[in-house]
Order: sequence, then C-alpha cells, then structure tokens
Amino acid sequence: MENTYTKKPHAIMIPLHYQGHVTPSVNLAIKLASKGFIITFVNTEIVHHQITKSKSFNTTELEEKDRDIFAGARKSGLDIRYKTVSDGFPLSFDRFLNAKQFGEGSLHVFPAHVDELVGNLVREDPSVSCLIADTFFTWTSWIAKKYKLINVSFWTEPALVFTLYYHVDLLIQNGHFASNDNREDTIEYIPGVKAIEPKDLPSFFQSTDTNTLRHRIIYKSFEDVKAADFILCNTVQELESDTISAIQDKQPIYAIGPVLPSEFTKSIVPTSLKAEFDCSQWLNSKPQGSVLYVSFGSALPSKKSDIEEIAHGLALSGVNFIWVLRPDAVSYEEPYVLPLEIEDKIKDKGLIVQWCNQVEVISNPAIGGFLTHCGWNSVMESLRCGVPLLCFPLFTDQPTNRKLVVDDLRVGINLCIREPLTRSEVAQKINRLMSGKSAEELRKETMKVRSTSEKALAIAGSSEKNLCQFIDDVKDKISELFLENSNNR
Ligand SMILES: O=c1ccn([C@@H]2O[C@H](COP(=O)(O)OP(=O)(O)O[C@H]3O[C@H](CO)[C@@H](O)[C@H](O)[C@H]3O)[C@@H](O)[C@H]2O)c(=O)[nH]1
Repeated sequence: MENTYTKKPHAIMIPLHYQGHVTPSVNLAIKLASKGFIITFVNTEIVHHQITKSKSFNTTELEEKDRDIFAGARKSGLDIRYKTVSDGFPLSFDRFLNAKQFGEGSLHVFPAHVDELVGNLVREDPSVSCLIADTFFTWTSWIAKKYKLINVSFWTEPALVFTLYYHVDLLIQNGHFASNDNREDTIEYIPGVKAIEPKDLPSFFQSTDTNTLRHRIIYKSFEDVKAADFILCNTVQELESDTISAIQDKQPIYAIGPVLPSEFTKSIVPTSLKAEFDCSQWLNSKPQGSVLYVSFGSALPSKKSDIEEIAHGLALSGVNFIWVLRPDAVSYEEPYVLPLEIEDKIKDKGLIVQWCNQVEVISNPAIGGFLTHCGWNSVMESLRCGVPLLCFPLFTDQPTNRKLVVDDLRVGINLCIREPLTRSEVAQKINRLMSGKSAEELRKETMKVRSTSEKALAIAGSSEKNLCQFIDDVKDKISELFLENSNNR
C-alpha cells in the first residue's frame, strides 16, 4: 500500500485562546503550509468571534460562522483548513472577569470538546497524522495517543522559561520554590542555564501560594510535554544556544523563531482579536527614531498607580509616543481612561490608542524605543525590527524575559528596580532609552540581535534549517507509524 502521509503531512493545530498564542500559531501554520504541510487550524469559537468582529472581512456577506480567516491563504495556494471548537462557555461569558471558572473549564470541559473534534477530523480525513498544540495544554498527549497522532508541542515563550518549568522538581528539591522559606541565592543547577537569580524566575515560582489554578496548569502541562514527540520553540537558536542544547539532551526541540508575519501573510490572514487603530499617518509625520511605543500586551492588567506614573513620566520626558492603553489596562471590571488633567498634559506629544497593529507600528522608522511588559512576542517583534526595549515586566514569564533582554542580550534597560514606580524614574529611563550615548549603545546591540534574527530566518539560517529538520523528522516518524500500523493490521 502506498504511504500517502509522507508526501504531505497533515497536522491539526490548536493554539491557546489568547492573542499572544493565537498570532504565533497562525504564523507557524502559514510557515508549515508553505513547506508542504496540510494544516487544519482550530480556533475556539470566542477567538473566532473576536477576530471576525475586529476585522472587516471582504466577505462580510457571509455569516460569522462561515467566515474563514485562512480563505485568503488558500486562494494563494496554501492548504490550510479552518475549524472552530467550543471552549465550553457561551460567547457572552466574560472569560477574563471569570478567570477562575474559565480556567477550570479549560482544564475539565475544553478537552472533551477537543477530543470530539479531533475524533471527527481523523475519521473524515485519515491523512491527519499530527497534532500541534500549545505547550500549556494539559491534554495533548492523551488525545494524540488516542488517535495515533504525532504529538508536537508549540512553545511560545523563550527556551529559558521552558527549561525552568520543565525542571520545577529541581527548584523544589533545592529549596528555591515551594519551600516555607525559599532560598534567595543564585540558581546554578538548571541544565543549560549558567546562573539565574530567584527574582528572575517566572512569577509563578516567586509566589508563596504554589497551588493556584495557574500552578496546576503548569505542573500538568509540563508533565504532559515530556510525552511530546517534538517541541517547537519560538526563539532563535543563537540567542539561547546552551539552554536549547540542554533541552535537546532530553527531547527533540527546534528553535524556529522568530515566528512573525511575513509581508505576504500579514495582509491575507487576520489574527487581531481587537479592532486596530491606524497610526501610520501620525507616525509618518515624526522624525526618525523619535517616537517611543508603549504597550503592555494584550490581556494583563497593570496597577493604576503605575499607569498614572508612566503618563506623568511621559510628559516629563518630552518624547513623542504612541501608547496602547487598553480599556482593560487596569481592571476587567470597568474600562479605564486616563484622568483628563493627565491626558491634557501629554496629548500634544502622543497618540493614545486602544489597540493597533503593533508589528506595523514598530517597523516604522519613526519608532526609537519600546516600553514593554516583556511579553515574548513583543520582545521578538521588537528585536526583529531593531527597536531597543525599556522593560517593565508584570507577570508570568515576563521577569525571566526581562533577564534575557537586559542582562544577557543587552538590548534593553530596566524601568524600575524597586517599587514603587515614580514619574521621575520613568522620565529618566525613557531619556536613557531614546537619546544620548546610552541610546546609541543600546541601538548598536539591538542591531546585532536584529541581524542574528534575520540570518536565522534566511535560507541557510538556523531557524530555517531547524524547521526543515523538524519536517524531515515528522516525515520519518509518519513512515514509522505507518509501518507499525500496517504490521498491526
Ligand atoms: O496594540 C497592540 C498590542 C499588542 N499587539 C500584539 O499582541 C501580541 C502580544 O503578545 P505578547 O507581547 O507576547 O504579550 P501578551 O499578550 O501579554 O502575551 C502572553 O503570551 C506570551 C507568549 O506566550 C507571553 O510571553 C506573555 O507573557 C503572555 O502574557 C503581540 O504579537 C503584539 O504584536 C498588537 O497587535 N496590538
């Protein structure tokens, strides 16, 4: 019998239902499809609803359920099919306001919907051979096993964060996490990580409560990832080579980043969950390198006092800026707007928007710096565009990403070492980022990292080679599975 699988691997791809995960997953789907994969991409119904609501589709006459974010990609010849799945909650349910209930549902209800969908997809089309799912899912290995699929885990954060979660047992054994009185000395025993300070661990390892829903998700998903056949990581090998090599000693991991939209794909596949304000006209009127871009990602709230100190600091610094101030920047309960007296002080120098196309904005030559919470997509996007960073991590992997940016790569500076954040510190750090000798040095280092990322993505570069190697390895694995299945018949 002919093994048709090996010609065109067919993967079901399921991203985690947040902007910071959906975007890199869509970009990965496009990359894989461009290299011959058939992809069946699955968004939750709520993510689909948000994307279609935020984007003016050319096909507006279609019912929302029939709109397909990959229609344009298919027209250009890529075989990417699109499905949606329920996460167990109605569209009207506020998933951020009811995070705990939603989180429990994601652990206990969502997997049943995925199971049913994957079962149907496999029955309808036996060419399906892989499941590519976000590493934070806790169910990937049993669903992959149940339907005899190759289990591929997609990690959207740096390899450093991956390995810290992966080795939580070492952190516990050594008393740096989950002990009554956590050690505060340098951590020097994580494979592939020369040294890391406890303050640079992901926020979950710095908290005293060690059994929150998020902790349970991390413990369970990192148990699950140990059963993955392959791990794809949205990072650049040259930027984290020791860490990646150490993980490779345990499991096949491929650094394939930065997984970003290409000129070609950004116009044909909508990924934004919110309506984008067009900043281009405003930006085009500003001198090169003169504008600071300020954004703290897609979902996490900041402290109101920090937001207001940042606003005052922007005024004191005198720089031009674009600030993405989401209505939920401070709380999910009620929309936040800057007090009028603060807005009056800063509005002449800046543009305050609720959401924009970040990659488009930071690629504009007028942008000279990025004040960021250090979400990994923002870091990768900024480095790809050669924009230095001012770091103000909030939560989760962001303190660790900050370490990479500031201490290891030297492409950014810290906004604040000690709380509370003050306006004078904000102004001073913005000026250090945007002008003078310090800015020049940062820019030089950032351009080096930009060039490393660019080279990694070129034909003979590490990310491109790793992606091709992954595809070859998947094809080999498919042949193996095919043989096993034929022998068992
Ligand atoms: O106005 C905006 C603001 C953001 N973005 C995009 O939204 C994404 C935001 O991603 P990221 O910078 O990673 O931040 P979060 O949304 O906070 O991402 C979550 O997911 C990331 C990847 O797992 C983690 O690194 C973060 O800590 C976690 O909070 C990026 O692609 C941005 O380009 C826009 O397009 N427009």
